[in-house]
Amino acid sequence: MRLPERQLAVLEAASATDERTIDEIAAETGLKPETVVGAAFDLRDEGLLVVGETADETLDLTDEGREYVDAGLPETRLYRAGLALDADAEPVSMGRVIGEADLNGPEVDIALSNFARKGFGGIDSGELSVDGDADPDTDPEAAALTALAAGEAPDVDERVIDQLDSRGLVAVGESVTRSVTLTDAGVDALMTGVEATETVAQVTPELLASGEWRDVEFSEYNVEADAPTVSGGRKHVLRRTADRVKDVLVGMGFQEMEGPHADSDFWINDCLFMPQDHPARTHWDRFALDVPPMEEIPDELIRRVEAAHRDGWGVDGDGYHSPWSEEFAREIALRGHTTSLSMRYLSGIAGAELEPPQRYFSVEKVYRNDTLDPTHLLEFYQIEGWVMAEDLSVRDLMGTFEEFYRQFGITDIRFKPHYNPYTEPSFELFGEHPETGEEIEIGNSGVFREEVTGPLGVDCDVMAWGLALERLAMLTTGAEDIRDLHGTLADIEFLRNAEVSY
Ligand SMILES: N[C@@H](Cc1ccccc1)C(=O)O
Repeated sequence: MRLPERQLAVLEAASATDERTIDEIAAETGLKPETVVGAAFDLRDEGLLVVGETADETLDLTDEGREYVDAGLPETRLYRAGLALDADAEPVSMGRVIGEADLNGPEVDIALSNFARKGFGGIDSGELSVDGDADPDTDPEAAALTALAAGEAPDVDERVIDQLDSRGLVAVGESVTRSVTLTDAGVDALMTGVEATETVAQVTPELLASGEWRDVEFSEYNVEADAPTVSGGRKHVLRRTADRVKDVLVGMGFQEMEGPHADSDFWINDCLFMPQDHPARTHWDRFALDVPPMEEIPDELIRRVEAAHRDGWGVDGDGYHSPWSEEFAREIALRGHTTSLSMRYLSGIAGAELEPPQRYFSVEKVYRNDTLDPTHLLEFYQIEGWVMAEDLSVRDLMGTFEEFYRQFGITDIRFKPHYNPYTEPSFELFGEHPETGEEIEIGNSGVFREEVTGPLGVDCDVMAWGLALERLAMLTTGAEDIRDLHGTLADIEFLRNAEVSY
């Protein structure tokens, strides 16, 4: 029998004992483990040996875990510092203990939560007391880290490992060990003698030129060999959705707007007839920036907007009669919506004075101090748009949305009457999530009030909207949690495979 050199080496090494691991054979033959695996599979196909697999859990320290092996767990350092300051006799101010323990940045929160969890003591009204009887020296989490650092298997409960895993201090993985055993045919082959043939893995110009290729034996491709998964680069789901949105809107005759992410409250809110004491304008919702106020706002425009707020504009209303401060209007914040861009364009300061009909849009980032949940992010993209024309009605608004969403295969948009200080009438838009069947809010819209258009010098109708790009992506990809799409919790697998359907 003839076998390629490598296979023969592996077969011989495997004959030494009943069962040998790939690593043992690799060490003995000097071949790379992946070469041994390849040869082993070839020999298996020839019926000369069998390949077995066992999976084992692996446990490794993370960088953070390794750091605490030397420095001590943050909660233990907090405990020791508390003890040093006599906090078992009388509570001590938290600031002092944290300083004494030399805890910085995220370590502080880590220390506090684990300190309480491990019963090291209590925290009350900014003061820390330690339980003198607690004993961090017997802490199984610390013991497990020390054992791992010494290359030993930790002798602790599975729950301790889970805890360390969820704290990010250890990484739990899996390693597969392959081993081989000769079959009877394999043993027979070795007994009757096997000769090595030289195999060639790659055709070279020399082999071709000399004609030698005719006589050599080529090694076979092993399509079962382990190989790393290669994921090609691809455009992010949101970017693809945004590009598609732009194409659709340009196709519907819209032009693109651009403008600053950090803008004055004047453009973000005052132009929109948002009263200065509106809850959305407080620090709860707004990311204020500590930078000098905006100087370059046309003075005449400021006076007109102020007049609308104080006394009203047009026939219907008579303003808010509440305080209005120019200083506040000039303050800078991250925009909570891109309607600030619509205001800039409608006022004419972003370009030429506009004559109807006009259509504008943007697909840009906005910032809100919201609470993160499956449908809310602190930063997201808004599809802003407006149409300026002589006579607009609610039908035009609904028709535009129906035409827009139809291009994404969404044909069941619902409208719900709504209130915005700047539009009348106003409508929220809802769409049905393809996976959960839930109605999710996808946008907000309306026809600008005279108090908005009047001061900007626009004397025809303007209908406008802000739609959430992420929500549209949820409807087109079936993503159930917006946090899968972007941000620190993004689901990379989902992003690699998701199809943007339309
Ligand atoms: N600015 C609104 C959207 C909107 C824009 C224009 C008109 C009406 C509504 C929002 O962020 O929800």
